[in-house]
Amino acid sequence: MNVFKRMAKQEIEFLYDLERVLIDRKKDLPKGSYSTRLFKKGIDKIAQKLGEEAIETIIASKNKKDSEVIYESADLIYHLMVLLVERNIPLDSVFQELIVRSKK
Ligand SMILES: N=c1c2ncn([C@@H]3O[C@H](COP(=O)(O)OP(=O)(O)OP(=O)(O)O)[C@@H](O)[C@H]3O)c2ncn1[C@@H]1O[C@H](COP(=O)(O)O)[C@@H](O)[C@H]1O
Repeated sequence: MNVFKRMAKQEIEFLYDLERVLIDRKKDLPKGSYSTRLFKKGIDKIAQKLGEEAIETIIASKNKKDSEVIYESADLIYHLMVLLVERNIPLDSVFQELIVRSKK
């Protein structure tokens, strides 16, 4: 396995850690947590936030600064993760779908 593949593996691992944190937030609803706020508001608010972050990513992509695209993409991925957890859809299912597509 080359060094980039090893790094990518660590980063994917991080997404699974975030998924576990979000599942806990949804269950425990700790005070002071932004994710708690979203889970308490429910799917409409979560979907709305995902849409906003998608638009912000699109706007950032029109600018020259890569840092803005990276920042907005991170917001987008986080809100997508919250939406998946709200719907009880494991991250694994999304990766499996991508793997199936890669074999076509
Ligand atoms: N990765 C993230 C993450 N990315 C973005 N955000 C939040 O997403 C929000 C996006 O900013 P906006 O201005 O669009 O939203 P806002 O004005 O704060 O909120 P709204 O009133 O619009 O709903 C910010 O408040 C960010 O803090 C995140 N909040 C939490 N996480 C991770 O989620 C985990 C749990 O965090 P908590 O739930 O805060 O404990 C931790 O590992 C965090 O690192």
